[in-house]
Amino acid sequence: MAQKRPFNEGKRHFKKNKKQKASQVAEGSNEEVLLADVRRLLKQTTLTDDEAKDEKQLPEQHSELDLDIHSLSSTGDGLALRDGQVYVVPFAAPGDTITAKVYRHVQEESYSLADFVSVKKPSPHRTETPRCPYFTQCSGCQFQHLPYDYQLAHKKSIVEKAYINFSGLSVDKVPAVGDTIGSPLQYGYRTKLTPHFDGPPGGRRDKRQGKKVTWEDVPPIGFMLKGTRKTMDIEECPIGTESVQKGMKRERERVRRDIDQYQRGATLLLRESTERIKKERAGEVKQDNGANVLSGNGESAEDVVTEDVGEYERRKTCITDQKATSTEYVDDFRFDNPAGAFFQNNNSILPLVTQYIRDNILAPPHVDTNGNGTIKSRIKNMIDAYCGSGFFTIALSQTFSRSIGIDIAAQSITSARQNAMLNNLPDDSTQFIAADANNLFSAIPEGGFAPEETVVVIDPPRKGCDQGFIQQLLWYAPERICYVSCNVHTQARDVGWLVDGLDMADDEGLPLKVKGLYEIESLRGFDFFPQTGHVEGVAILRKKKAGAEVPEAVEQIDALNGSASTVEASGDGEAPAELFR
Ligand SMILES: C[S@@+](CC[C@H](N)C(=O)[O-])C[C@H]1O[C@@H](n2cnc3c(N)ncnc32)[C@H](O)[C@@H]1O
Repeated sequence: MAQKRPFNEGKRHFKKNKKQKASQVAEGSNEEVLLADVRRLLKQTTLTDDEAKDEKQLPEQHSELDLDIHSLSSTGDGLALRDGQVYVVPFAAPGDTITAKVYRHVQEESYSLADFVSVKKPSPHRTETPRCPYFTQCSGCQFQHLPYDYQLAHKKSIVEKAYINFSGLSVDKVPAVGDTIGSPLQYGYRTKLTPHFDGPPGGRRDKRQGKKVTWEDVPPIGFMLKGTRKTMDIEECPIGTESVQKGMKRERERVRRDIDQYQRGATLLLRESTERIKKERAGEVKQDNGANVLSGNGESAEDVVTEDVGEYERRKTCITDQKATSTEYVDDFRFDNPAGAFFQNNNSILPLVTQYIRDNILAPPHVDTNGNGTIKSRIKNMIDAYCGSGFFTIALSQTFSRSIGIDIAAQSITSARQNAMLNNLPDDSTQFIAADANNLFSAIPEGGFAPEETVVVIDPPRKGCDQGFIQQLLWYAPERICYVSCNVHTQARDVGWLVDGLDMADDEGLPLKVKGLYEIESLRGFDFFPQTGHVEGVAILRKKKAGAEVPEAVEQIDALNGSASTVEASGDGEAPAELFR
């Protein structure tokens, strides 16, 4: 059971910026999330006041020590508490006794970072045999030693802790978090991987001197060695789909062969692409060598992975050119994208996500109190903020009469429009606009999107939404909001604002208080990335009912004299002009 790992010599992550104080960490960053868990665990320390005052005797850097693992952090690391100091060690399980090698003390926050060395006494939870030979070295996966049910339960606790630590909401405003929805595939699910290799050590200097870069050897091609900035050589990655794994093998061989053509390090793209062919046509579209006629990518037969899905055969290949078009099918919808552009990475779970949203996005039907029968939801429209190439707009289009997708990336909007056409969605029902989400509501065409008939879907990048966007959303006041997020910590912060309001600055830098309008109907995680510490959060919010349904006012506080002036909110979604220039 004991697994030895080499000592890392590369530079460490978590290297503190000289100007950055301990308390100044990016919102929703790994470091901030870890810190919240460390502080929580430290509260359980039983040090006496005298002991706490004493200078702590911490183990020397690079020394080994044995630790009893107490719990897992939301960053996927094991946490141990010893002599008033928390030790953070990857690849551990609660209940393990492990040997770890300390490499950094963060004294001001009473925690230390350590490498995993070996298991001394295994936890009863440690029941799985990792499928990857690089597990405990590669930074990609954290949980291959833990059973899947345990991973899902842990991810539920990540969502719970995110709302406790980052939403700022009182417990009565946060509903019980639902069980995490698991991924149908727990290995072989990732449709995109991006292994990389570093340039030769003298490469930059050689280049400046106009010399051709010389490679003494082929560099390691793979992913980051855990806790360092060094790349480790990885021959295969079992979380990649079969076609991506084949592509990885091919690309590694190609780079090894052509290494002298590279002047520096590079990131390789491995993106699965699927062709769906009616079974009765499947025989026609193979060339003599087995290559696909439809894609024109010229793959050989052994590069193609075929799957039998109902009346179709699906042929999966791996694309390595960023600009080539990759195709994915989700439910019965087809999505084409430039292979290097964003698209969700785990196709197996996407139909569960879209179905969950379809089932929950509309207000549940209710019986009217006059006994006139069941009243259906009055919602007709969807606005998909941060829509990318139109995944949610298109996959949910049949639930709404009109949908509009908005994204800052013009290229994604071009793809979204093409995808709408590919899926036969008429222009008058499905539109896409290239705009910053911060100007979202001024970009919406006049008429037809009454807030009480509209839901807004939000799926922002990891950093979450800007305050300006949340302010606009509160002004617009849609009936319901579905917030999908790859970072439940920034999601919790943003949802906290939607519920309790936020204090921000207006255009002139004066303090502006915007009132919250929503209550959380449901919260749960989806396991987009099995074996890793990541969880995707889906929060459904509804507008508070009578009395608190619309914001009565937004208070604009005059910072100079401390008196508050109020700007009336119309409540019909129209923001006062002076706040939205
Ligand atoms: C996590 S992706 C979601 C994409 C899409 N919902 C999907 O599932 O494929 C986040 C998207 O937000 C977009 N984005 C980032 N900042 C934005 C902004 N300020 N306004 C509008 N879109 C933005 C990015 O271009 C990206 O497409």
